Amino acid sequence: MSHRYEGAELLERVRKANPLVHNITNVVVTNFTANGLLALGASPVMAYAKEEVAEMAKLAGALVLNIGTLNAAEVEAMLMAGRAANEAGVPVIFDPVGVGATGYRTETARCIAEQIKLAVVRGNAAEIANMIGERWMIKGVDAGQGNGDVVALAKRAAVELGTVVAITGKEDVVTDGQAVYVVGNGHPLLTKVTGTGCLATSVIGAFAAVERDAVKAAVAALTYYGVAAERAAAEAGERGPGSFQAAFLDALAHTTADDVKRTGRVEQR
Ligand SMILES: Nc1ncnc2c1ncn2[C@@H]1O[C@H](COP(=O)(O)OP(=O)(O)OP(=O)(O)O)[C@@H](O)[C@H]1O
Ligand SMILES: Cc1ncsc1CCO
Ligand SMILES: [Mg+2]
Repeated sequence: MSHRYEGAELLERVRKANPLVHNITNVVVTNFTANGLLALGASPVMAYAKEEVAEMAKLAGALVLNIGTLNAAEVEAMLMAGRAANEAGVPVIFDPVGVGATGYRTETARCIAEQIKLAVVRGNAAEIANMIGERWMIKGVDAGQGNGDVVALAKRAAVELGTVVAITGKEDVVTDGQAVYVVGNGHPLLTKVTGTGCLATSVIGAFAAVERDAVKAAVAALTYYGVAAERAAAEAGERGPGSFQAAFLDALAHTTADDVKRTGRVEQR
C-alpha cells in the first residue's frame, strides 16, 4: 500500500517535469494519445520519418512504440528510434497491438523485443500471451480466465522478455517477474473508446521518463489512469462513450495526487 503514496508523488513529478514523450504509434489513436498526454501534463510528439526518429528519440524523456497500424517503413523507423533511445538511456515502452492476430504482427513484435531493450511492455492478456508464444482467447479475455492466471502469465512474460510487463484489463497486473502489483481502478467504459490501451501505454511512458524503476512507473501510471476513468464515468458515464471520452480527457487533467492517494487501489501479490 506504500505504493499508493509513491504513485501520487510520481504524478506530481510528471507534471513538474512535463516530459517529452516521443510516440511512434498507430493512425487510429494518434490525436487521442497526444491530447491525453497533454491533459496529464506531459509533452507529446509524434515523429515517424527515418530521417529524424533517432534524433527525436534522444531528445525525449521516453519513447513509445506501438504497432497498431504497422508497415515496413514504420517498423524500420521504430528500430532506429529504439536503438537511439537505448544508446541515450531513454526508456522505451512497447505496445504490441494485435500480436497473435497475424504472423506479421507477431514476428515484428518479437523482433522489436529482441533488438531493443524495453523498459515496459504493455498489452492486454491476449497480446502478452502471444508475445511469448502462448495461446489465449483473443476475444472474451475475461471469460473463464481467473486473475490468478493473468498474474502467472505476466510473470512468465516478464521473465521471458526480460522487461517489466503490464497486462491491462478489469484489473491491471504489473510485474518484473518477481514483485507483482495489481491495480483495481478503472471502468468498463474504457473498453468502449478506441485507444484507451494505447494511451495507457503512452502515459506509462510519461511516468517512466521521471522514474527509472519501471515497476513503480507503470503502477503509478495505471493507478492514476484508472482513478481518472472512474471520475470521468461518474461525470459523464450515463451519456455514453462519446461524452465519456471527453470527460476522461478532462479527468486526466484534473485528477490530483491527492485523488490518487484517496481512491487508488493497489495491491501487492
Ligand atoms: N472491464 C474493465 N473494467 C475496468 N477497466 C478496464 C476493463 N477493461 C479494461 N480496462 C481498462 O482499460 C484500459 C485499457 O486497457 P485494455 O486492456 O482494454 O487495452 P487494449 O486492449 O490495449 O485497448 P485498445 O487496443 O483499444 O487501446 C486500462 O486502463 C484498463 O485498466
Ligand atoms: C482499432 C485499431 N486498429 C488498429 S490499431 C487500433 C486502435 C486500438 O489499438
Ligand atoms: Mg491495445
